[in-house]
Formats: sequence, C-alpha cells, structure tokens
Amino acid sequence: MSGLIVAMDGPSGSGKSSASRGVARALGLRYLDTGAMYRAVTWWMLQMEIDLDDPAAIAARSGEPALELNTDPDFPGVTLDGVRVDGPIRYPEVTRAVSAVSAVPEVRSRLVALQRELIEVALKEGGIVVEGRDIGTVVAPQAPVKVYLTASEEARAMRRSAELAGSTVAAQRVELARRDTLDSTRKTDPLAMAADAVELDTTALNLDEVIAEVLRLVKERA
Ligand SMILES: Nc1ncnc2c1ncn2[C@@H]1O[C@H](COP(=O)(O)OP(=O)(O)O)[C@@H](O)[C@H]1O
Ligand SMILES: Nc1ccn([C@H]2C[C@H](O)[C@@H](COP(=O)(O)OP(=O)(O)O)O2)c(=O)n1
Repeated sequence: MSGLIVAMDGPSGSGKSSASRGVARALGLRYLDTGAMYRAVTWWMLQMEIDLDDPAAIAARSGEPALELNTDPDFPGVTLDGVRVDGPIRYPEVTRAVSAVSAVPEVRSRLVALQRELIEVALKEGGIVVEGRDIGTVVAPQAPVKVYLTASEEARAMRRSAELAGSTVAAQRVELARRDTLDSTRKTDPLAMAADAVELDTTALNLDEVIAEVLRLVKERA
C-alpha cells in the first residue's frame, strides 16, 4: 500500500491515540499525534510565562518553539528546542491551557504547515495515520480514509480518570466538557466531523475492535 493517509479525529478520550497507533503498527505506517504538537507549544508558552489570556501575546511568540516529532508508532515523541517533553506536555496545567493556545490562528497555521511537511515525508515511506481535531477537514482533506471517533461522555471520563492517578470520573467529566466546548466553538478549525468521515462510536467497543473496524474501512476505501 503506498501513500496512504488515515485521518483520525474526535474529542478527548474517544480513543484516537491508542487506535491510531494500533492501525499504524498493523499497516506499517507512520503515526502523528497533532495534539502533542499543540501541547508542546502550550508547554513552551507556560515556560516563557506568556500571558495565555492574551491571544496577541501568544501569536507574537508562536514562531519561536522548535518542534521535532518522532512518527514511529512504537516510539512516538516530541522534542522541543532539542529536549524530549513527552512527560511535561501531559501535565494538568498544559491540559487546562491547551485549548486557549490552539485557538490562536497563528499557532494553528504554523503547526498545520509542519504537519503537512511531516505527512509529505511519510507518504514517501508508505503513509501515515494522523490524529487530531481537524485532520479530515483542514490538515489532510484529501485523505481517502477519515474516521471520527466518539464515545459517551461517561466512557470518556472513565477512561481519562483511569489514566490519571487521583482524578475522579466526575472531575474528568467537567474537564472534558470544558475542553470540548472550547475546541468546538473556536473560530479557526473547530472540532467538527468532515462530511466524508465515518463516525465510529467506541463506547461499547474494546481497543482491538476499534482497530479492526478502522482496518476494515481502510480495506474498503483505500
Ligand atoms: N475502545 C476503548 N475501550 C476502552 N478504553 C479505551 C478504548 N480506547 C482507548 N481507551 C483508553 O482510554 C484512554 C484514552 O485513550 P486515548 O487513545 O488517549 O484517547 P484520545 O487520544 O482520543 O484522547 C487510554 O487510557 C486508552 O487506553
Ligand atoms: N489537530 C488538533 C489536535 C489537538 N488540538 C488541541 C485541542 C485539544 O484540546 C488539545 C490537546 O489535544 P490532545 O489530542 O492531546 O488531547 P487529548 O489527548 O484528547 O486529551 O489540542 C487541536 O486544536 N487540533
């Protein structure tokens, strides 16, 4: 199979990262976590003590952080100014601030350009599974396979709280609802399903079943 792009979009906790890595492994494709890129820029802005309530301040510095992505699905990772930041980008303060940073058009245009470059490179090596919020609509609308993963709020909150020590399902539910609202109402590239995407509700599916369903779609569409 040559030059395949699989676009995987959906809200937090729908299973994008786990399913995308599994699909990439099964098909021998590269894997790109675009959320990690928005998180890395957010971590950098926090380190620089930039006022994240001020979109103009974010825009003014958005060209500075140097990002590198490892697109191997077995060892995905992000490097910021030469330092691996896979741990810090998952800190709660980053999760709280990432929607505000990713709503800034200058941040998005820079990261979308970088994502397209990484996709171009991967296409020469067979292809890539790309996960995020706007992959099927903005980053790679030409992708032949587009999946929009969903799951009930309860399932997503349970999955997230199981990952994070000390967090309750109720608290995660509030946090997810807050982020869903911010990510779906921003003016630039809001979280939205592409018209030609297939919606896959993962609430009652285990990870293997989700991966199998995406592989079936790839066979059908690519
Ligand atoms: N189908 C599934 N059933 C149960 N748990 C899942 C399923 N898919 C993913 N998970 C778990 O839910 C959590 C969030 O999944 P993740 O892939 O990080 O979602 P996303 O990238 O959409 O935020 C992880 O701990 C993962 O292991
Ligand atoms: N393509 C993307 C990917 C993520 N984002 C933003 C919106 C999300 O709240 C944050 C973090 O994304 P990430 O996929 O890491 O979030 P979760 O793993 O689902 O918690 O980045 C985006 O705006 N566009």
